[in-house]
Amino acid sequence: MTSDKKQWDYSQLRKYDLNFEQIPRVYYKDSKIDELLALNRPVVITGSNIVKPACERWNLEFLEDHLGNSDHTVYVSRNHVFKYYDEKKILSKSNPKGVKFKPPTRIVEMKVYEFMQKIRDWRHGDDRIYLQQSLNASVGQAIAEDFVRFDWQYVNGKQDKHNWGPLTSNLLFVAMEGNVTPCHYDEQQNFFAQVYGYKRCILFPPNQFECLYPHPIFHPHDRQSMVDFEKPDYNKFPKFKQAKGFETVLGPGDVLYIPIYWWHHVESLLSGGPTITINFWFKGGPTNIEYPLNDHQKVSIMRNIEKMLVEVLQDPKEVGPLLRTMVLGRFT
Ligand SMILES: CCC[C@@H](CC(=O)O)C(=O)C(=O)O
Ligand SMILES: [Zn+2]
Repeated sequence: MTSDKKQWDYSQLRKYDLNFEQIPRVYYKDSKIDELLALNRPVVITGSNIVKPACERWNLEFLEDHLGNSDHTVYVSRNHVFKYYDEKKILSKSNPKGVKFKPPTRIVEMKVYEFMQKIRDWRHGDDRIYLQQSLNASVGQAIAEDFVRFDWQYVNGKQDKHNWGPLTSNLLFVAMEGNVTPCHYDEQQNFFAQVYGYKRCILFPPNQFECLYPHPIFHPHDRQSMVDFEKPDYNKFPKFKQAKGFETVLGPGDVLYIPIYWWHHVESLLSGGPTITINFWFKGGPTNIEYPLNDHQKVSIMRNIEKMLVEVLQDPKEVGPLLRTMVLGRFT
């Protein structure tokens, strides 16, 4: 569990031209947790036993010994950025509606000992790697035993109380220090549980959609921000200047609630060593329509309109002109 004494310093955080408020840290038994979950507001849940069995003994050696001998999904990047892309949206013979696109990372299936060896042998300038693998039946017995002993009563209690949908997956993340997952949103509720090492998370609410400029839906980088936080292009993305973020640094035992549709950027601290995280992704629950609609419902509506327009116009380049014709001077 994170002790009160800070185990990191600000020199380990990458510098961005952004201001941040702190995400509240609340003890897991405090009723404030449910107040924030009910409002779809982020909160760091502290002192819980959600992944305590993992915090007690998972490190890279333990994972090497017990993650099992099946292949694991590892992303490889020429730099420290691991920007997600949907392979199904890349132009191919089987997908003529796809987009011409050069993937920024490649996916390699490798055994856990290969992954760990590459981590140990890594030298400055080498490709970086990031293991991102669903925790499934292929894991070794020790991992399975720990997984069963997570505080599922607490997790399922929150899922039920806040009408989340079914748990879709628990992904295991093993990152190198300095790895970055750039800003994006997911259409799932997320308990993001830090097991080993320290991760900095920067979040933005769904209503900052216009400051974060997501790629078009048909693009492989759908749901990912087009803004490069390290070198923002303020000519192309002028409203990024107005983005107001929330941030926190997670240590072992901390669980960050990342609300559905909230933007998040995640980095393993510089010179902080490797990190291990487990997420709990839940489908969003049934949304009762109450007016005024909340922000993430509006994002969902925008997504549906964009999908329909691309479908019906066929040419994505016609979406902008049609929307401008429809809106300018009439709804603005
Ligand atoms: C592929 C997902 C990566 C993860 C962030 C990170 O730990 O690098 C995240 O974005 C999430 O759990 O939603
Ligand atoms: Zn995410």
